[in-house]
Amino acid sequence: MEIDKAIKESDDRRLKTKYNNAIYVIQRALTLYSIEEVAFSFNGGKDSTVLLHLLRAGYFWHKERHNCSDRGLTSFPIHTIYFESNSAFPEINSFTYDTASSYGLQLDIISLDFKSGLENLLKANPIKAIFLGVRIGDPTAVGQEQFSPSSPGWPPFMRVNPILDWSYRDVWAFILTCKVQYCSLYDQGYTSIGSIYDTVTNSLLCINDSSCNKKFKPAYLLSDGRSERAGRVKKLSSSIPGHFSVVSDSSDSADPHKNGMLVASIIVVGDEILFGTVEDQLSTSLCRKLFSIGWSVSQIAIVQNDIDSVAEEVERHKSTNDMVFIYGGLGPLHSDVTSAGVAKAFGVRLAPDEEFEEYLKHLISDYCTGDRNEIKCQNVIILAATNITELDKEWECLTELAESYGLLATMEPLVSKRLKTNLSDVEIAQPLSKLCLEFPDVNIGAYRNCRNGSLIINFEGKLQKQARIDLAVEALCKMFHPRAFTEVN
Ligand SMILES: Cc1cc2nc3c(=O)[nH]c(=O)nc-3n(C[C@H](O)[C@H](O)[C@H](O)COP(=O)(O)O)c2cc1C
Ligand SMILES: Nc1ncnc2c1ncn2[C@@H]1O[C@H](COP(=O)(O)OP(=O)(O)OP(=O)(O)O)[C@@H](O)[C@H]1O
Ligand SMILES: [Mg+2]
Repeated sequence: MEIDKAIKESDDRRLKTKYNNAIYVIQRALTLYSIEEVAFSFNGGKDSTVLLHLLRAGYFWHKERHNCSDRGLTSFPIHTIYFESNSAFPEINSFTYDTASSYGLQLDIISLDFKSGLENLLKANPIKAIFLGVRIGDPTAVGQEQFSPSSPGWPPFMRVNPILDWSYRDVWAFILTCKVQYCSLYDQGYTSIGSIYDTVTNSLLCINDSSCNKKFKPAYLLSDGRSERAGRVKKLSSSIPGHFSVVSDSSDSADPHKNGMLVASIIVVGDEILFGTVEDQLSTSLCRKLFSIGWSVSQIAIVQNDIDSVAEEVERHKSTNDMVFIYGGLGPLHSDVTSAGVAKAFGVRLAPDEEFEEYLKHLISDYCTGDRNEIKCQNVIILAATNITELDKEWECLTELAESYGLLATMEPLVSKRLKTNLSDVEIAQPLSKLCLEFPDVNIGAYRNCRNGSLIINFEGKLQKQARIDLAVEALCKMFHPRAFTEVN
């Protein structure tokens, strides 16, 4: 078995583990179901290409173990189904047909939609289980395990997902290590392939050459697999046929720009803070950092070390804020439940993302404590920092990450001006209210450091609002005598 040999000779330990696990799942399936009862859903995509070779290897080992008569690998006996559609890329079609003939696949071409096609397939064949190249990062993988019955409303069969826990990098490590052929689109800027109507090239692979021609690096050079679906597009609006906007799958949340500002919230987890034995210092520092990049913070919540409390709080925050930061509750005890609480809020199971961890290790190298780093689940970021110094370092990493995603362009710093006054509340209340009405685009607030101390009036807004802030300050000063206010830093 060439594939098996290539993996055994490779020194990629992680790939070996993924390979062995996938082969184990395939062998379990081939033990549970007869060869007539299984099918392979193949569409020429990279994931199903990997699965084809794993199935060939798995079937080979299965035959070896059960002393089956050798039919030779040119006859791959697993019923293979391809849902053909007019909206498929021609390259995908031709790769699928070429591969089918190279490996002797019994290709059943279905020209119906998935559900009706599967219904007919199950009526005409004794099929009970279908192998799919679904991976954990796919939107359709949510809630799936390696063996998952088809969803309610779908014809009844077992979905078998041998590469569910494989990452984008694992898929390419396999393809390159085993030197198997893959569809040419993956050398032309595509990283995940749907239909011609919803798939464009992934701009993260684009290299602009001197003649302004667009050139692309091959898909295996995409540095961060989490952007695999960046070339999957969504219809902007049904009223503009043919127009698409590129959106990531996780960006379906509510309006991200409230008053032109991005809004974050902070959840602190820890019984110790609620007992009063430990003081939370991180939230103030985090607010300051967010403020410095132009974000506003909507709220800070402190919750108990309890999965449901964390999950409920995350659920409340994630839909109303652009970003939610959560920390605390990450220790070694059973009571440290932050990650489990976040997973529960998203209805997903906890699965370690070794690739992301490696990437972070690479970014933070010396500062890496080894076992725990920040984890992101859609718009919720779990921070591992336990003190201000660690938070500073983690923040540096996060901004580096944001920069690599081109997000820093949206990070516009806020500016502020503060005036100190000994005017009484009675004197200043009305003029300040009037000022707020005149300058709705500037955040105006007031506070005291002690009950009898001076009043500090704070004016803040985006950098582009500097002139408006100055105008508001000037307007307030004009309402009183010249020395009523002094500016403070
Ligand atoms: C063989 C097969 C079985 C499927 N079974 C289910 C299912 O049980 N439940 C479901 O919601 N979708 C099912 N689907 C649809 C897929 O989840 C998904 O919509 C499809 O593969 C398109 O994925 P894409 O958007 O990444 O291109 C199935 C698809 C295939 C090919
Ligand atoms: N038209 C289809 N015909 C048969 N199987 C399909 C079809 N579309 C999807 N599948 C099944 O669903 C799996 C997941 O599809 P998905 O698009 O995520 O992966 P892929 O096509 O293999 O790779 P890529 O993510 O690069 O597009 C496929 O591996 C295949 O098993
Ligand atoms: Mg695909």
